[in-house]
Amino acid sequence: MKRGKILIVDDNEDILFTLKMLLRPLVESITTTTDPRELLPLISRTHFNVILLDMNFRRDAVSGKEGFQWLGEILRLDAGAVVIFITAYADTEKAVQAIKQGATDFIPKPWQNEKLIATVSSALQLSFSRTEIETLKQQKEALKEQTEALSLPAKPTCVIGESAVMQAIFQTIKKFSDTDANLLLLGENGTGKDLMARYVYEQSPRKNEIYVPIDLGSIPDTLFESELFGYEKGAFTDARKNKPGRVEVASGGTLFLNEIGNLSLPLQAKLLSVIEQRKSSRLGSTTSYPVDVRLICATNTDLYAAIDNGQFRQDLLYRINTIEIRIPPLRERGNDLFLLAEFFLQRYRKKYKKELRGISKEARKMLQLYRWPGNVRELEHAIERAVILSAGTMLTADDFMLRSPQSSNAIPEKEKYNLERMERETINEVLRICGGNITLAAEMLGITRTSLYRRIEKFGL
Ligand SMILES: Nc1ncnc2c1ncn2[C@@H]1O[C@H](COP(=O)(O)OP(=O)(O)OP(=O)(O)O)[C@@H](O)[C@H]1O
Repeated sequence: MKRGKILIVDDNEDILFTLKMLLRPLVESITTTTDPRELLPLISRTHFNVILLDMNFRRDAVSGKEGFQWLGEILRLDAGAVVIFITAYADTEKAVQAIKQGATDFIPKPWQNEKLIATVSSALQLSFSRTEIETLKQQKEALKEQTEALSLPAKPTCVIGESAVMQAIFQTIKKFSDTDANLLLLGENGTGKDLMARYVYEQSPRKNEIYVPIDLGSIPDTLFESELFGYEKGAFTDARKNKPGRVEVASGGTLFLNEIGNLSLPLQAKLLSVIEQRKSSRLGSTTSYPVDVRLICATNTDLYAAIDNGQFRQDLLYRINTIEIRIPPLRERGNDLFLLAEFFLQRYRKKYKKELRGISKEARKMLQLYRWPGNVRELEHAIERAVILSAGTMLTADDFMLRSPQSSNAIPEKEKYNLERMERETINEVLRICGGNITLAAEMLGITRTSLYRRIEKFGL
């Protein structure tokens, strides 16, 4: 596959024509001009991998001064430009001087075709390597940002959960931990999808490679495409330099796409083709780069309903959900509520230097009855606030400022009366109230123990 763009600047039309014919098989495109004043506008719009530049433009000029001046201008605009000088007056002195000033190589006129092709080919390779280095630098930057954000030295991600549903999730993760299978995490806001994605990555064969998270919910629609796939200089008004996309930066590693439900249909089509063909290209370029990423996606939207409404592509869903895990809301995790509450209490007791021993019985009851629409995130904030407000040695019900039961009922209108959801939640709540006693719970629900067991299994409670 032909890659790269060449720009040739020479005042002789015949030379331009011959070079174009000779070099055409090597690259994706060749631009030519006889006027060196067009050089700068051209390179500020497009990234050329190699620039072939005549040394003398004015008739009878032999000093090469003009060439050196243009070389300086080019390098000022793009320090990584790969420039090869062409001149009819080949002498080693000028060649050495050109290279000292930043040119990559030197072609004397008349040239030998094979030699010319070899010189241009290795200049192209040099340009590709510089692009790769640029991508690696960006990867390093991304890693640095993450390291700082997490104030590493990083501890392994700790996902708390001893309930049967969470244990079943850990089992599933263990089963596919030595594969690269794409994973889809579903769950309400704050259930821990982000945390789980990182946990899965840390267990995966790619744990020593880069992890690139991208929150599609926080990027304006107009920037999705350039963020994900990158762009070449000149692809749009603000594209002043080449920029690799997150997909490219994540190559070799793991890409976490949070809020995948926010992706527009045209971008879903593009992502699908990237996954299927395992290659992508930056905006403004037809050159593709190989894509080797393990994809983890997450969303709180019901993708199946979105497919029915024509808002999400079914074929994309089947590509991203090789493994699908639904992270249950906190209210369905039984005693995990208290494990998490203790965990956050430890964290914030230390942070705010409070002599707190635990959570009072009455406060625990209140936490248990609350629906936690914001899930673990809401619990974490509630504990932090309570720690700050507390005056005694135990967190009391008064230290918590939970939302009223009405406002905590964050079930969307269309799901409110869904029988299956109501059944699952009722069973879950009764089990909690009965402290897991099946006989008592079956009695309260008015069903037999066997049918309660059947439902527990069905709902994974
Ligand atoms: N099982 C868990 N153990 C410990 N901490 C947890 C657990 N689940 C969630 N958290 C913490 O709760 C907070 C919210 O979790 P996270 O951001 O992963 O949720 P999310 O589902 O990705 O949310 P959103 O849908 O809003 O993106 C984070 O601070 C996370 O560390």
